[in-house]
Amino acid sequence: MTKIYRSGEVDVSALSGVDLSLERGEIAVMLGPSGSGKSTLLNLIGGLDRATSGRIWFNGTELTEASDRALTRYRREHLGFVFQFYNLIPSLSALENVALVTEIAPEPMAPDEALAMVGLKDRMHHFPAQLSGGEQQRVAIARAIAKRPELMLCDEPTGALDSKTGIIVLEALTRINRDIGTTIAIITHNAVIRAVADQVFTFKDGRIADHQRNASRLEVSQVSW
Ligand SMILES: Nc1ncnc2c1ncn2[C@@H]1O[C@H](COP(=O)(O)OP(=O)(O)OP(=O)(O)O)[C@@H](O)[C@H]1O
Repeated sequence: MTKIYRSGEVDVSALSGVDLSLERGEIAVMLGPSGSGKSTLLNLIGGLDRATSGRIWFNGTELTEASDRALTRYRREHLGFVFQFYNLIPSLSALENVALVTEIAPEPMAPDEALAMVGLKDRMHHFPAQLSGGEQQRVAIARAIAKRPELMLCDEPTGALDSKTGIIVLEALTRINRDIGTTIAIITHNAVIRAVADQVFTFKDGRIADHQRNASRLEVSQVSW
């Protein structure tokens, strides 16, 4: 994949010939300095933006040929997104925030089941302002998993959290991978997270500077933070 952003006279080369494969049921971690192209990559895989050149497939369907309408359906039916900031609706409870998504998904979990998976069943009637940052991020994760996505794309999910809270959020993500087999891609600046991944991609200047496959994965509790 190549992605060039054109703004006025200036061309910014965000990705320059990146070639990778995410395997079903795996966890992939994307590392690299600010501006190295990680978010651009996730946006292309997530059908939120279009590659300048190159081809992308999801389960054998070519996304780079899909219409906008087909990309919307792809995002809705197959993907869950988690961002650094939780994007919860402040006037809705945790349960209602999750239910917003389950109402438009084909075979969703019950919203309270999704909240139970991230350890927040007893907080489901609380509003975002009554929850800590880590709890709000877990609501955002529950919202993403409630539609049983095949792939979760997480852009710095622990970026706004202290390390202890980040660990709890990471545990929620790895539990979902283990329990329902969701493939997960995580962008992070925290290099120790690499130990919980199957594949680790390190980006530099819009390219993959390093790619490693871990022979075995550590549990979040086994990582020294
Ligand atoms: N919409 C855009 N228009 C113009 N340039 C962009 C746009 N989005 C990203 N870029 C540029 O593309 C390059 C890659 O950005 P990207 O956000 O993918 O990096 P990143 O590795 O995710 O960085 P960070 O860790 O800071 O989030 C940067 O030089 C950035 O300024």
